[in-house]
Amino acid sequence: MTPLIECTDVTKKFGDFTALSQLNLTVPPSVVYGYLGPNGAGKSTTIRMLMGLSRPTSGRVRVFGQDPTEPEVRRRIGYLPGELRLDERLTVGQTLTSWGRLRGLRDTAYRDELVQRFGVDVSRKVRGLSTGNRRKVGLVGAFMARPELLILDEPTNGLDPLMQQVFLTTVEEARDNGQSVLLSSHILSEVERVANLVAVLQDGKLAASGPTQELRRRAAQRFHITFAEDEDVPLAALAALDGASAVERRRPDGQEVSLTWAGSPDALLTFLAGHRIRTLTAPEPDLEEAFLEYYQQGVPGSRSSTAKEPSPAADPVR
Ligand SMILES: Nc1ncnc2c1ncn2[C@@H]1O[C@H](COP(=O)(O)OP(=O)(O)OP(=O)(O)O)[C@@H](O)[C@H]1O
Repeated sequence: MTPLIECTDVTKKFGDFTALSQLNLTVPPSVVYGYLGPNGAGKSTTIRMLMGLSRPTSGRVRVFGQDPTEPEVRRRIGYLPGELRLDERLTVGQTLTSWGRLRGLRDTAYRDELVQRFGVDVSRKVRGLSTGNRRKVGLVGAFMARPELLILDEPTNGLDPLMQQVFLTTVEEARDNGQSVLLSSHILSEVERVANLVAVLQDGKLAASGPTQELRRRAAQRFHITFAEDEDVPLAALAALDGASAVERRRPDGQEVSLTWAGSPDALLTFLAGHRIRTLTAPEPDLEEAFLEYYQQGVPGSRSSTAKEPSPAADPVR
């Protein structure tokens, strides 16, 4: 089956600055694809190329197997730009009607349902709408024609938590209906619930990509270990283990240590078997924390393995 989106070795330069480097990305049908990265990573640059609004410096971008500058490709996509420009003179209703006309929208029942769901007031003038309300109008416009592909640049920007939930439910519905959604965000937890696939972009390069569950499994794991009262806490030895990072004693004289572990925990468990421990807990890895490793360190586990004693002046309970 032809992928809906295919980027092959895509590089985008602005003068001497490389905004995207050798990007490879494939979005199959009926998925939600989370396109993640911190500010300035290159997400909007990618999206603008997918919409045919800019061209790659090198490499190939295909949407529905075609060049995205083809007008026919554009018509098949529901697009929410990062910065939505609206005609300030129109009402919200007139705006949606004019978009609908452009798309040849006949069945307006779903549009009306979305208007209700997002709490959009169609009688209001666009001028004077808040950022969040503009975003909601843009979302109704993107979803209303049930396009095969939705490309949404930072869709949850400015939405309150309730509207974020409404948005995520609408995304899930679209996927269940066989549509695909590519959505960019710099907040992983927003995307995690709905995304089947995620890609993490950092400084214009893919730091990680794959099924969300798999990335979760690969994510660095935090462990909390409490050693027995009369056991010397082997802080330096723990920090020296290959895979350990951010090794911290929770209290200056306490027996509790926490650390981040990358990869299979076999070696950690073997090490701990030689010590007397009271408790070992491993909270569900927080993907956000794991991706921060990508953002900050490049690859999980690459963080330097130094042991940290808490400063005696610091609040001992963290
Ligand atoms: N037209 C342009 N000319 C020069 N540099 C640009 C241009 N567009 C983007 N850039 C630069 O390319 C980099 C990537 O920008 P981009 O907008 O794609 O990031 P982003 O991941 O979407 O970030 P954000 O979450 O802040 O929107 C940034 O350093 C930005 O300053």
